Amino acid sequence: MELNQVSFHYPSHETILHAFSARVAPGKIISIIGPNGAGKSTILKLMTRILTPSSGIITLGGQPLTAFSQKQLAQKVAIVSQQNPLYDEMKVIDVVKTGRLVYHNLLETIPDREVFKYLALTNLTQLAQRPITSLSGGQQQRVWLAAALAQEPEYLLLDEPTTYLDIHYQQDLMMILRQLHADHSISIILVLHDINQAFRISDELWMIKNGRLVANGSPASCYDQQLLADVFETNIQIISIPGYGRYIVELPPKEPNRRND
Ligand SMILES: Nc1ncnc2c1ncn2[C@@H]1O[C@H](COP(=O)(O)OP(=O)(O)OP(=O)(O)O)[C@@H](O)[C@H]1O
Repeated sequence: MELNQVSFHYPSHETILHAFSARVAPGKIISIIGPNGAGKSTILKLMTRILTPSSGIITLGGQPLTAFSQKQLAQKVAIVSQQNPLYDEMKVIDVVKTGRLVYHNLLETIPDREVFKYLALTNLTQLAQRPITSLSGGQQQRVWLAAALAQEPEYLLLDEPTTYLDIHYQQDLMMILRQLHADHSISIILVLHDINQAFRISDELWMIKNGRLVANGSPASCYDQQLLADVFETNIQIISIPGYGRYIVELPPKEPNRRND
């Protein structure tokens, strides 16, 4: 997928994304990082055609996104957003089946066995018959991931997928993503606020500020204290922990007369 000089603004609003160009090489894990309001979610919405560029073009396999029908596009690109629809009393298994609707016409005709592997992959088998509304925020997040996986996309877009997850399940999710990537060479594009997680899981980082790509490249090339401090407008230190590698630490402003230093 390629974004070529893509700009975006809402009608009668100022420009949110400025001539953004980047390429998602097949089978890569890419994280988009940057401060609140930088335009990260907007990029994901443009990549799934939820939004349309004001100028510039997005192509998939050389074809403009506009050349695909909604169903064709959904077979290639799936998104798990921050806001997901809530189907009141719908059972978890049926919500996951909604992802299969890109290959079927009716939910009722989709056999249960078609979604077993996605339930298992996201550790939801035991919860399959529960109404989705009875699940915790983190469990619901996994249901949306399972539904997106059921689309069997080539590109999986995840907007802050770890927000509701405890530390343990955050690590589980990262393992699921690595496994998907290794087994199916699926391309994964993540918006992550945890920059250490982004640096650890990604092949490539896109650093966004004020709707502009300020840096991109391998995590190794982005361990740049000054660059990170400029992007996030905060005091950043990069520390090394023997056996674990480098960690990015955001330091609060120095407190005068602080004890125990
Ligand atoms: N419907 C809308 N109408 C007008 N402006 C909008 C709308 N949705 C988002 N914006 C603005 O677009 C800009 C980019 O928003 P976006 O959600 O892409 O940022 P983000 O980098 O994902 O932020 P966050 O980290 O806070 O989720 C923000 O300034 C936001 O206020």
